[in-house]
Amino acid sequence: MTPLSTLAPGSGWVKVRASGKVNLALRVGAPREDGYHPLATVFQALSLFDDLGVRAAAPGHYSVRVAGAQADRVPTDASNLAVRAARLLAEHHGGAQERGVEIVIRKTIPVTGGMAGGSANAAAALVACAELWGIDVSPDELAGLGAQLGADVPFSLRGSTALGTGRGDELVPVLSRGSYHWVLALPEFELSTPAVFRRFDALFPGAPAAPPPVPEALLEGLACGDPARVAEHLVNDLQPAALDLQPALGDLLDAGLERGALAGIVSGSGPTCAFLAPHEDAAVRLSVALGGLGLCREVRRASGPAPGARLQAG
Ligand SMILES: C[C@@](CO)(OP(=O)(O)O)[C@H](O)COP(=O)(O)OP(=O)(O)OC[C@H]1O[C@@H](n2ccc(N)nc2=O)[C@H](O)[C@@H]1O
Ligand SMILES: Nc1ncnc2c1ncn2[C@@H]1O[C@H](COP(=O)(O)OP(=O)(O)O)[C@@H](O)[C@H]1O
Repeated sequence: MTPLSTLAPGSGWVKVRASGKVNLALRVGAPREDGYHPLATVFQALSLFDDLGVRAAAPGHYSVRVAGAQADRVPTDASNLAVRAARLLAEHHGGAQERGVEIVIRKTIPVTGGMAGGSANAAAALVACAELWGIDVSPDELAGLGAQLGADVPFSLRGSTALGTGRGDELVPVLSRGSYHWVLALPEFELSTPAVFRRFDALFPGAPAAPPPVPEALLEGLACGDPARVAEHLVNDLQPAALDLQPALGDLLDAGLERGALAGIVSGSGPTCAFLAPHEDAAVRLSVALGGLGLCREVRRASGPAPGARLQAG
């Protein structure tokens, strides 16, 4: 894979790394008037990273290059979330036509995978451009700008483990002890987030206005650092919708459970399936076993919680 150092060599570049995520609980209510669904969700950031570099460009010029296995699935025009993030920050600090930036992204977070890769890039671009342009921006202001770009962006800025309400963008930290070892199975096909929410609406026309609460026992399991307890209480209200759109996900989830996972869950709106293993050795064995089945494009391992978007040296 192309290293970021090839894409963003030498001095003059500011580099930021940001993590993907899994939703340990994703409870969903009926759609609001603005089309968004009220959520109660527990995010955990995972050690699956995208690296982003920025350097100054001529005023009014915003560009992005993307490298990585799925780079061709990421837009490189003004709709790229990192470009939108850079412009938004500039609009709030001096004007988009007064600043400019060249962005490079090395992606390893699956694209349209339910792991918030685009949100990670938006968060990274906010942090990187603030540093590049010498803008003193508070965490609250960054979160507010992030929420304008996508519901998951405030969490991508913050990382670790957090409870999200509202659209998933109103965050409070969650106490989490220990490390959790995940195996991520990446199917060949994609699932679009809006399409999965639409299928949720079709399947559950009587969904309550407020989302159901996240399981108290999940939060207790996290506080104790008990993967078995956490696994028992993983929940994703979007999973039936994802399975309805892609029934093959059912076979993948069964395969992981039969090969040593404590539990398996569709990550966010999918289609990535996330399996929680009891410890690292079990995760290694599970990833090898799942990889040999031919049920998915790729199998990866990651641990959580991981940090939010953060500056990298050099
Ligand atoms: C489902 C979740 C769970 O964490 O993650 P992913 O599976 O996308 O990673 C998120 O809610 C996705 O967040 P994000 O991908 O940032 O969403 P946005 O860009 O703001 O919204 C994309 C679309 O998803 C739907 N959407 C998103 C969030 C929400 N609370 N209600 C919604 O209905 C809307 O149709 C919206 O137009
Ligand atoms: N920098 C980016 N990286 C990934 N996807 C992006 C980016 N900018 C825009 N997108 C678009 O955002 C959508 C969601 O992608 P992504 O964030 O990877 O998945 P998900 O919402 O399932 O976590 C896709 O349609 C993708 O083309």
